[in-house]
Amino acid sequence: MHSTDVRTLSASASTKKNVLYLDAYDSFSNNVISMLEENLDVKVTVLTVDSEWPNGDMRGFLRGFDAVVLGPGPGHPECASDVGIMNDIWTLKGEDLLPVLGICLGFQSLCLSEGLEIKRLPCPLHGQVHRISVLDKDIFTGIQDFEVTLYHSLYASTGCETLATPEDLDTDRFSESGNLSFLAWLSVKEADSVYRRLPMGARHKSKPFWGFQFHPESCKSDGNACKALLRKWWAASMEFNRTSEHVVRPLSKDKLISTLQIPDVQEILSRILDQLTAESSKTCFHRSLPLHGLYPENIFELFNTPGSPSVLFQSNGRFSIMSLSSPRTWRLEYSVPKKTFMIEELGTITNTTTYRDISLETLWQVLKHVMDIKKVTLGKDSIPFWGGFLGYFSYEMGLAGLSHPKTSPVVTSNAEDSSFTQEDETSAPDASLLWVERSIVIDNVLQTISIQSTREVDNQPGGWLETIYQKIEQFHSRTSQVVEIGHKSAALEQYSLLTSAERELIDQLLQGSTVKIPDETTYKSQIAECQEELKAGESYELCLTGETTITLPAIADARFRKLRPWLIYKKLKTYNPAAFSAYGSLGKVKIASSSPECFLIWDRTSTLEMKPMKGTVRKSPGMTLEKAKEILATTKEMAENLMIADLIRHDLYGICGSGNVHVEKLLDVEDYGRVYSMVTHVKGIVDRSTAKDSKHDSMAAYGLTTLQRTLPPGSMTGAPKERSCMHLDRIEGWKRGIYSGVMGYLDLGGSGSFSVLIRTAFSSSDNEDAASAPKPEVWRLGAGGAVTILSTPQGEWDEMITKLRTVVSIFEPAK
Ligand SMILES: C=C(O[C@@H]1C=C(C(=O)O)C=C[C@H]1O)C(=O)O
Ligand SMILES: NC(=O)CC[C@H](N)C(=O)O
Repeated sequence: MHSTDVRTLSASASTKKNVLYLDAYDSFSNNVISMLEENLDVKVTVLTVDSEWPNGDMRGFLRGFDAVVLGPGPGHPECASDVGIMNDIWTLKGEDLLPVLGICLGFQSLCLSEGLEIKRLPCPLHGQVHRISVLDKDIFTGIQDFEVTLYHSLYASTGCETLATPEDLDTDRFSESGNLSFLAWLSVKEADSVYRRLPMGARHKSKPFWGFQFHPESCKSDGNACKALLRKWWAASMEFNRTSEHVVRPLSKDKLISTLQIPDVQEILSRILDQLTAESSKTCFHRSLPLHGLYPENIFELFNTPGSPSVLFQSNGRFSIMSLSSPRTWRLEYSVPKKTFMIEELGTITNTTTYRDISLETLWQVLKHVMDIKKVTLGKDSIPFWGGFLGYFSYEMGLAGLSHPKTSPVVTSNAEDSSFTQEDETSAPDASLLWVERSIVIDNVLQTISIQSTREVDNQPGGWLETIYQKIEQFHSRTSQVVEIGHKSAALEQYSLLTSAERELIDQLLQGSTVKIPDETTYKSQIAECQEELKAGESYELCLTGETTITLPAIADARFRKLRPWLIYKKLKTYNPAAFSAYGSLGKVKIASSSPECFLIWDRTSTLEMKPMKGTVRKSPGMTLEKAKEILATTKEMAENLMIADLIRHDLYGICGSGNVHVEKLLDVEDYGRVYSMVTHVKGIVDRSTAKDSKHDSMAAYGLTTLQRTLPPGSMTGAPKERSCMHLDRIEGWKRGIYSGVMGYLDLGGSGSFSVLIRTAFSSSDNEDAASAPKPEVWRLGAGGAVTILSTPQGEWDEMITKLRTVVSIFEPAK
């Protein structure tokens, strides 16, 4: 059992009515809460289903509320740990009775408590939109049949649900069972002349209990009908309270606020603030010049020696952001299994300090403090990065931040062997960030180069900014001189992304590499395992992935060994350009990424944006955007994306609060180079005036809190996120590491941008140990896709291979 942790989504306390929401760890809970707060004049208080009743006194606690909503969730209503304290609600009687609305799992729990059998559907309905038939009764009075989104594998059996003709469905012949009256139905055709009639809405005949099997909060449910229905439920509930003995006495606020443990971050913070970042000022000094057709990579090569700690990150197809070293450059790493926080100073002598037994919460607190205290207030407005951190967070970092990291009841069988706890020498750190005071940002749209530094001395006449400016100008004039004296093609060749000499070199350096892709039979059996969990109601969608390893030959010459990862990146960028191409060299980790997927972008004032991608079509010969749209307009593909769209809305509502999240684009098909993908675009606005923790009300802190609460990316897990992660961890049995994590920047001006690390290869082979002979270098890359109940083993295998091919082909020498 969890100790009581009560939270609220809306920040404003007032005379509003109070609703208690019992959260069964669904990834749509915040959507339900926002729907309640946006449409009824209520304030919602949340209690997770595995909580104890505050002070062990349910009756006393419930007296503080006008109504209770039991949310949706994974699992089965018969499983005590899935529904937890929902079960207690059905024991209420007499003056303790208060209005209750059960949604999906909550509805099934109501039906179960009234003696109905909960059965499995022959084919679960996840993310599917259907029109339900409603009776003109009770809270459905005056409401016409309407479309709703469904997310269920189980249903409440009325004992007479199989029918021969659909006509039977429209009668209200079967509208009662024991104490329940059924108010809405869905007929699903199962075979010729076999229809199943599923109850979609019910109310208790003598108690103020209602329930919906559908999800009124989904962005594809008929919003107007669902709002009208909700208001009718609320009116009926208030009428009940007016005439009943249930007296609401609002709880004192103090009782609700659990104490936040502030970890001891002082030692690490003073090291960072007093020493490592002491020379970074509040201004980002800059110089700009035109790009003149150069590639960002050409400029990166001018200032970064191969293998030195550096990052090049292209954000959203527009800005290429690169780190440049400075006298006080340093970087940090955090390891989840080891609980270590490492700081490495990168001056002339590398100096490393490791802090042990550091919690994940401490890492986030340190980052928020550093970003706040070192905030930069002046810089070139059009440039989204003025300095700060560049780097990544792993998938396991996200797993460790979930509510039940590895101790969830669903993974008791092999929790100890969970891949999440494994650690070996090829493991990459879970967070790796490079502190960047000096940077170059290229605006690929305006075709400008901005040289930037937060170090005041760099701005002096003849200082670093001028020196770099001149070097780029000289580089420009070298390029254009060659062009003028008539060797145009040679010049362009020299400064193209991958020169022919480099092409030859990388081919040589890749000779003899071996590739090990996932085993087809195993992968297909994993798809079947995923579908078993979907049928059991444990998940609505599982993003299954497999690992491919590429072993590259050992290279004796250190120069070439250090150059190879960069050439791999350049080759990847050449053949697979993507909106979030990225290169990273951070300690032993090298990353070459061609991610098309935006995870999270936030600006310096108030906007957070997420763009989950789901649904992929290969650009085979003859494939067009129009055809891809047709292919992706199927129930299967739209359901896949919709589930993640609703999950992302929930994630953003958790940060922005009710009324502040909007779907800008739903299920849009776009061109992503080698594939067409379906994307959804969700925006949230934060209201900084209501920040609960006034110490951290900056956009940087909001962005970091959003990362902290929304990792790992929902598009890489499935929904509900937490339960899906637990099953994937068991089924996949490998540590995803950097794949499925996120990469990007934390800007000292307040903004941030992170991509989802897909179509990405990385290596954490430590190859720089001078004492030992050079070893082969292992690169890892993952690929996968969302498994739903409508997936086929062959279809999913093909999709995984299509995605894998976009990156693995880079490692194959030309001949
Ligand atoms: C799992 C991958 O991609 C994820 C799954 C997608 C899908 O199921 O269509 C699309 C983009 C990503 O969110 C991958 O590329 O390896
Ligand atoms: N969305 C839900 O609440 C799902 C309830 C239950 N786990 C089912 O699959 O039927």
